[in-house]
Amino acid sequence: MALITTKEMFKKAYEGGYAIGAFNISDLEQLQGVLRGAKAKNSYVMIQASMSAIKYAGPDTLVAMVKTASDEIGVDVALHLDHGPDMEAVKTCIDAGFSSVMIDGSHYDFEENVRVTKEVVDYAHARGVVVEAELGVLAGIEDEVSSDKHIYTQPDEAVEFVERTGVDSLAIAIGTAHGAFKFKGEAKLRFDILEEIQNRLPGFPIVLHGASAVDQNTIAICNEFGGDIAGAKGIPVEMLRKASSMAVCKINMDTDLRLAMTAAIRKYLAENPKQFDPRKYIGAGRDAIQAVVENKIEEVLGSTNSIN
Ligand SMILES: O=C(CO)COP(=O)(O)O
Ligand SMILES: O=C[C@H](O)COP(=O)(O)O
Ligand SMILES: [Zn+2]
Ligand SMILES: [Zn+2]
Repeated sequence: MALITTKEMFKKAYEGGYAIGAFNISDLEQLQGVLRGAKAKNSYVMIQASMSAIKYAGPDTLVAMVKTASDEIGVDVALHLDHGPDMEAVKTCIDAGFSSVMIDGSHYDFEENVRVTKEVVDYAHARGVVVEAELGVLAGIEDEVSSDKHIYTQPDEAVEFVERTGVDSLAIAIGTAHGAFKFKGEAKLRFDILEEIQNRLPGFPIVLHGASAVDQNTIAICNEFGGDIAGAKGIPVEMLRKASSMAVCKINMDTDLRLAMTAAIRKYLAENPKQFDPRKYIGAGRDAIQAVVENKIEEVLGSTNSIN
């Protein structure tokens, strides 16, 4: 088993009309939950870490942990830097052994985004690492990048951006948002923009960030066992399925895993007040993450049996 790039998995996903789940982790049990879910469904997945997750775990610890768990569980996986802010972050991750990086220049103007992305692509490709970039701005708080409104990706700009940078995949803004509070009213995604980009960049892998569904039953369990999460709302599953069947080859989910782990741990501790072995309650969180990942693979991404 080894850390792999996204080249083959995205090609198969594009051709097969499904998407690969990219799940954020920052600790061992989240990692094991995701990889066990992938193994159970014989599916490709990506493990991704934000800058704050990398600071939390340590870049070398993360790489060693992902490699070892991939070996032990028996599933190949890509390890990806999520929302890399600059060249320094990218270099740290590539030098540590990540197989994929994101450079998020979406908060720059177009020309500067092209410039920083191209610089990263040159560095990464020379080392056999693939690169994701971002064009357009998602609503909500991003890691070290914040925005309070959507700026949808312009298809013309997407075409020019991909041609000039040589990037391997592109995250676009069509109405998704990071975090647990995505919509106040009706959920709306601009599938017309996705369709135009797909038509003008045939075969090119598109990435959807901010794609957690925010399961209301999970929120209810959090709140029943001492949590206080009100008004959370995610992307409807049908919309994610539709995106997976189109040019979207990678779907990012972090919030859904956080909610599932929190609900399971809150429930376990409330129901087992005498228990103080962390393996018991964190283990309940790990099982909950595995269940969510299996459900996403089966019901949202369509990537079951993508590994042959
Ligand atoms: O896009 C993400 C990480 O890059 C995560 O999105 P969610 O907050 O919707 O899980
Ligand atoms: O896109 C953002 C991710 O959900 C990462 O969040 P984080 O910076 O809290 O790890
Ligand atoms: Zn961004
Ligand atoms: Zn994101």
